Amino acid sequence: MHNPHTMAKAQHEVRDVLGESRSVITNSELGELHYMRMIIKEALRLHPPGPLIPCMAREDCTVKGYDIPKGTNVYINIFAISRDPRYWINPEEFMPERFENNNVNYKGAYFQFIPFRAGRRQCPGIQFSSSITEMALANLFYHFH
Ligand code: HEM
Repeated sequence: MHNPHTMAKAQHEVRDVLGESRSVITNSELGELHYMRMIIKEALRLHPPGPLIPCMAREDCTVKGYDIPKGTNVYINIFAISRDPRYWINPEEFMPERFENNNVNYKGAYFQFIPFRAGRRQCPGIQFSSSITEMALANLFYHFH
């Protein structure tokens, strides 16, 4: 709603792909909604629901030259990572198009974008939450202005 141009583009996409006069949109029809997926990524980048992830070092270790003794509390600052100008152009701007023509996704292989964390303790709800978000948003874009 803060980005009317983005909203209009997403509405066109969902209405083009799904046609006229539909009552409900189902999960199996979401695959073609590429722009909507970019919007979801961009929202997760700027507003990660879990911005700070607390962890504790299980053993003495060194990370980027910093000695971290066993038992130290450390935080993964997902919020800061996803707005880091070293990895993102105009990081404070809402720009879903930044995900166009690249493979950057939130499945844990791109460390600049980890709203669901990465590695062994990554969120097991990724697929579930993605489906629900896509379904809700597609229905809203389709039926409302
Ligand atoms: C947009 C939606 C969601 C986001 C951004 C998200 C993000 C995360 C993050 C960052 C973690 C790691 C937390 C940590 O290490 O302390 C996590 C863990 C977890 N999430 Fe999600 N989550 C989402 C939705 C869901 C849903 C829908 C479910 C279940 C249906 C779920 C279940 C879990 C569970 C069980 C863990 C703990 C995994 C573990 O510690 O091994 N999440 N989530």
